[in-house]
Amino acid sequence: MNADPGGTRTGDDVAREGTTAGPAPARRPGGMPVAKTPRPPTASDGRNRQRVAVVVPAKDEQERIAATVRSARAIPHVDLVLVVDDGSDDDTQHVARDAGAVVVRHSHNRGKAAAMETGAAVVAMRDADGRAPRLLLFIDGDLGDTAVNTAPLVRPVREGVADVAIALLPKQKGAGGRGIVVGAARRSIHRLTGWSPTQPLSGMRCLTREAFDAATPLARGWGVETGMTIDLLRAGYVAVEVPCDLRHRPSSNDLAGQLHRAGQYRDVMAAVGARQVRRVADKVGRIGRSGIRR
Ligand SMILES: O=c1ccn([C@@H]2O[C@H](COP(=O)(O)OP(=O)(O)O)[C@@H](O)[C@H]2O)c(=O)[nH]1
Ligand SMILES: O=C(O)[C@@H](COP(=O)(O)O)O[C@H]1O[C@H](CO)[C@@H](O)[C@H](O)[C@H]1O
Repeated sequence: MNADPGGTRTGDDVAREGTTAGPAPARRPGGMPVAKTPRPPTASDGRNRQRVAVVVPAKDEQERIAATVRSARAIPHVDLVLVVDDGSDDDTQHVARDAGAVVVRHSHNRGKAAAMETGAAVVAMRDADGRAPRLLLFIDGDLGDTAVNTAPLVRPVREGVADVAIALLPKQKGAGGRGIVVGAARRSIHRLTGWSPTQPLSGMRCLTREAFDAATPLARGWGVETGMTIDLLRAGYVAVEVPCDLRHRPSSNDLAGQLHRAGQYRDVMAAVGARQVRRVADKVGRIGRSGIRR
């Protein structure tokens, strides 16, 4: 297993690099990694015209979604902001539409991962024939005016340095976490891939369509980020963590915050458990196949 726990500078914005559980990623002469996703053909004038779709899974975000959508529309190369209203009880869908988003809605709440899958499917329907599929930039609905600060996630993916770029958030005022879920997710990712991400639960991530497809079906609910990182690295995709100056609504230490963390822990462990079982099954399958050949 290749363990390259990062530290490599891959550009001004890129802080830490995750590599694969298999062979080390290809590198350019300067030492920068090269994404596994093939580069899309450049336009006849040689310019990179690859577009980006922002996908926002949103449940009861009417207070912040308008600011988030307006801010996301200002990210360079973004030509589609899609809000997936995940069965909100409030007016999220109308507020988002009025702010300029394309909105689709789940008739009932299906969880963040399902909203992400719906969003990616709708973007695919709107990708133009004969043009490179849009990059997918997933962001949470509660970023408000800071959503535009996810822009640095686009560059490493658009330039072919990484297949997925994950936001590193600054410390959030009022956050009540003790690092329990974060630590469990980080250790699990490390065990299964050799990489130890700084913020394994960070939901703000830009990735290629190919990488997204390789990571589906997504792990359910709050396990989605942990499962996605494991699946991508094990399939040979390159991940980087990029500092982004974002503010979101952090969970505090109250009962709601602790219940949220309990749900996160449950979903992260379910995602990891499924991947551990898969790894064992793959190993057994490989041993079985080599036995038959002999
Ligand atoms: O069932 C759900 C729960 C949450 N979300 C959205 O997923 C994102 C992340 O949720 P939240 O901010 O509550 O979680 P955190 O990132 O603080 O753990 C937000 O845009 C939510 O509106 C969703 O689409 N469906
Ligand atoms: O709910 C929280 O406070 C933590 C999870 O709880 P722990 O800090 O692991 O006890 O998760 C949040 O904070 C992380 C950053 O530390 C973010 O990456 C997560 O998206 C956010 O849910």
